[in-house]
Amino acid sequence: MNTQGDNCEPHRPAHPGIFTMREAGKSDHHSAERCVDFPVSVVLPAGGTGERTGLQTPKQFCTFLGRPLISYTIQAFESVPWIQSIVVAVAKENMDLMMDVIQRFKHRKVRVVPGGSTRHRSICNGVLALGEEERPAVGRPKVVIIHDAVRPFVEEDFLCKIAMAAKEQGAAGAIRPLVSTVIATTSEGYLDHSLERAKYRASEMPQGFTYDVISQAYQRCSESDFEFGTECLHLALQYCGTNAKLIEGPPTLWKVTYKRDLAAAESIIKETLSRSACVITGGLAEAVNLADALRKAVSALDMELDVVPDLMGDNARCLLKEWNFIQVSVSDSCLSEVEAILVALEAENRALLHPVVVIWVHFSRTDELPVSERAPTAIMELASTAKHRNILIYGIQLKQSKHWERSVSRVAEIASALIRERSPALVGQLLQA
Ligand SMILES: Nc1ccn([C@@H]2O[C@H](COP(=O)(O)OP(=O)(O)OP(=O)(O)O)[C@@H](O)[C@H]2O)c(=O)n1
Ligand SMILES: O=C(CO)[C@H](O)[C@H](O)COP(=O)(O)O
Repeated sequence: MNTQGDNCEPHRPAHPGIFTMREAGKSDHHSAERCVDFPVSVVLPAGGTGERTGLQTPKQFCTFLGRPLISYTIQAFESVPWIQSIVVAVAKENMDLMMDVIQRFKHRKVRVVPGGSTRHRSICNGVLALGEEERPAVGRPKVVIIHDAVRPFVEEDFLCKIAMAAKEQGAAGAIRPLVSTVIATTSEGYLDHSLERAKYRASEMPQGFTYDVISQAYQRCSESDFEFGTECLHLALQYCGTNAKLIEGPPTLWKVTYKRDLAAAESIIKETLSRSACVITGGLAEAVNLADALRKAVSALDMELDVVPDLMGDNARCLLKEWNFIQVSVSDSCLSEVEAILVALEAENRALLHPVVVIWVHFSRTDELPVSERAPTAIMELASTAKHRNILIYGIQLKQSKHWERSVSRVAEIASALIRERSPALVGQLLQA
């Protein structure tokens, strides 16, 4: 990430933008596909300057793990099959930056329109663009989902609920319980009155509207709404008489607003990428034993390992769902096994959206040299090349000894730390367990 800050919420994240539930193999995807059988498009307002972060770069373009925040949000929507198109409203001065993001991360469903001087004006531009869709395959949507570009953790299931409720009610929005009590102040800065917290909710995003409701609301609303308004649901109520259905969403819908939120978002993304790894053993008994011991050791670190002899046949599924690979090599084996993983990852274009970690664990018997003399240089060279392709290679050496259990748990701790941190600075290092 290109900024500093403290972490917050240790919440298990929602993850679109990280990987889809379908990829993870535990999708409710088909039921969502069945329930949303009408055209849905999305408007992402991304035209703000992010003044409250205090940074030069607008927060939607701040990068984590080499990828801007807005790309995570776009990916969250793009991976939902029933979403037909996404309009992103971007300030004119950031148009080129946005086009570059679309190209680099191969976003397919996105169209960019100019943002406005306020959030409502940016959203309005997006809604208008949906009415002027030129691509014949993409008709006017039945439902429009509006979502801040700076809320990257939104899941398909929740989008489905919003889209369905919007179709039925005309409008729907995410809410959360209030964290603090809301009070009204006098102009002199004294307490006027406080609201009964249990009666109120924080309005979050996403929100959904039928196209007719949201386009009419924007046609009818006043200059003052455009200038000072903060709530699309309110426009639907005031100008179309539509009472929105409110649905409680998960805490991860929170909006990146301050600098510390950028650090929190990065930590959520890293945490999500670090839940599991695939261990490749080559099938050798010693490597398999070590992999099994590692599997036990990392489970205490809240990580799961899938142990496979190779990445062929059925095992190739690991290439499609895993972000972390551990190659266990025994004795005199060299880095060719790691090279083979790189080739397979490249063939799948796996590292396009997130850096993939590959750890070479080299095990040597008591009577052998730890690794060949050339190994430290070889791994550094391989890692430097792979880094340009968004693959982070690290090495760990392990020697058979009477302290075997202690060494195995050291390997587990180092591997888990490397996977969680994904530090580009440590690539190519051959660490001792
Ligand atoms: N003229 C504007 C202002 C805001 N937004 C977008 O509305 C979302 C939520 O707004 P907010 O968090 O207030 O973003 P900023 O206005 O950028 O932040 P700040 O108020 O700190 O300047 C963001 O995705 C932001 O880019 C927009 O599209 N056009
Ligand atoms: O939650 C929202 C609407 O319900 C918006 O995200 C919020 O209004 C954005 O406002 P601001 O620009 O003041 O952060």
